[in-house]
Amino acid sequence: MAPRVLVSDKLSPTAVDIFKHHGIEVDYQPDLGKDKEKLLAIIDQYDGLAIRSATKVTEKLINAATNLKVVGRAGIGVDNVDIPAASRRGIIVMNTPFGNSITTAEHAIAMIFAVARQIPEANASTHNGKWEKNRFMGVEITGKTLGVIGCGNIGSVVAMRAIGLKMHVVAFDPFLSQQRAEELGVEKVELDELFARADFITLHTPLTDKTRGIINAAAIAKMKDGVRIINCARGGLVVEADLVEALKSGKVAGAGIDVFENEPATENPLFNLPNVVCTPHLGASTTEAQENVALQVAEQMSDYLIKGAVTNAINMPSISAEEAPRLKPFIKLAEVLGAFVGQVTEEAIREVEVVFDGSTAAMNTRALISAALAGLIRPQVSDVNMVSAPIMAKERGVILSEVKRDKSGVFDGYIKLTVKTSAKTRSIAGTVFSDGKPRFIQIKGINLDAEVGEHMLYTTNYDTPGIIGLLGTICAKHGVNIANFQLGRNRPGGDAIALLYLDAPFPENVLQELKATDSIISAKPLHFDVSA
Ligand SMILES: NC(=O)c1ccc[n+]([C@@H]2O[C@H](COP(=O)([O-])OP(=O)(O)OC[C@H]3O[C@@H](n4cnc5c(N)ncnc54)[C@H](O)[C@@H]3O)[C@@H](O)[C@H]2O)c1
Ligand SMILES: O=C(O)CC[C@@H](O)C(=O)O
Repeated sequence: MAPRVLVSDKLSPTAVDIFKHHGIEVDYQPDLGKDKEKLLAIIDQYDGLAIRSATKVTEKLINAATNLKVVGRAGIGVDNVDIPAASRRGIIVMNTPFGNSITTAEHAIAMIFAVARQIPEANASTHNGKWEKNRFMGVEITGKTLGVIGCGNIGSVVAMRAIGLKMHVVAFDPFLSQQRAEELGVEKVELDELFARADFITLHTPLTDKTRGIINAAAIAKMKDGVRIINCARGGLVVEADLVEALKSGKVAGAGIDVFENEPATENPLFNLPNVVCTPHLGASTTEAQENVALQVAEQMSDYLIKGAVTNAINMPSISAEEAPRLKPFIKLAEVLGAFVGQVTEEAIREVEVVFDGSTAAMNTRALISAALAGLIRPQVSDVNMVSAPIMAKERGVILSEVKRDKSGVFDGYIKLTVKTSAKTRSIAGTVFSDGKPRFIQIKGINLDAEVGEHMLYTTNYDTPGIIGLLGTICAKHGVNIANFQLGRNRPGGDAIALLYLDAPFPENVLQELKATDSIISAKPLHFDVSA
């Protein structure tokens, strides 16, 4: 059945065309994002949800979205999506990080001019037939200092445009390197210095616990008298009540505000103050940007739903459309390795080490580790997947390590998973053969070559004569056909294992019969998802 995508915010029709082109059934309901109850009632019908900022993807919505695999945000900020809730449910959240950067930067520059010359108020006054030439005395921006807080995609475009307009730019961004600052032609400064020097301040950070309220009364007190503040990033960055006070006192001479603490902002203390220019979150609203983000989000979501490629996901490592087909069998391998250990482990897992040997070391190891963790956790938590597994492992305090090394054996490459619990250390290695199917090649350090079947039986036993006969006889007695039988041992007479690939599940009630024999130490029926 074709995947189904719901578009619940106003996206360019290009998105709909792209989904259809990829054979995806698409339901375009641009106003649904505002109707929480209706959205909640129908969300379980969809594999994908494409949104802008009006749709709030809350934990409640996510819990109701029983089929949802991907949320695509046509834009940058994903603060309207509960990412931890989506991750716990294994739903990928993607955004389109660059599609509207230039447009938003241009809006910030437009705000700087609008505030410097009070253009909106002068416009309204002139339309009203008043010729208030003396009322609107502006300031030049040439030679003024612009303080850019957050110098990422948008902040750096703003900085470059401002330099072109002959402003001097100082930037505060803890992740801005000195080299990048020099390339951009900005002066990297600490926040207090920016506050002390800037004539205009423009915000371009995400809204995080660190940035929330970054412009508050204390910050404003450190600024120059007559400073002008622009916010085209996120509402919560500015404490609106503090800004209102500062505007009223004249400490702040003007503000350009595109984003608000509560949106849609139909009432706000900033409204109707002199020299406050407000726009209704229009930063990304140009034909070009909306075309870019709609196209990008629809391509990304289609690639994921159809090919398993992951681009610009917030909560999962990227897998390009080109690498997806080559990676897929190794993802399956990593999953079955995890599933093997997960099924034989009953104690809490403390440490997981994943070794990537030879060709596997050059692959997308983050994705492979996520798959191994998903396989490992699934016997305990059935709906875990590659998105939620790393989070669950972290929440459970599992210490994770990764080793990449050159080819060390006969195989071009293999993956070895070692899992430590309070009781013991278990390890298993596997590779993918030319038929694209996973093989177990080592268990507990014992070499073997076992195809992976849906139903298997794993035993540890003494290396004594008659094991094949014993297991064969018991399986035959209970009508279980053996498709493949692999034995291995560390040395003659030492530790031995057997792995049987069965046509049907090994009956649980026969386990006691097996364990009661003198030769079998432990026996565990295993199940693997071998679907492609
Ligand atoms: N108004 C709109 O319509 C609109 C459109 C697009 C983006 N946005 C918003 O603009 C903001 C910037 O987007 P972007 O694409 O440039 O993001 P980005 O991730 O490219 O850049 C953000 C920058 O902020 C920096 N940063 C993080 N924490 C910081 C802190 N405590 N102090 C200073 N800098 C910090 C980061 O290092 C990064 O360089 C986001 O909040 C985004 O949601 C708004
Ligand atoms: O979709 C929009 O109009 C706003 C987008 C913007 O806030 C973003 O974060 O990309």
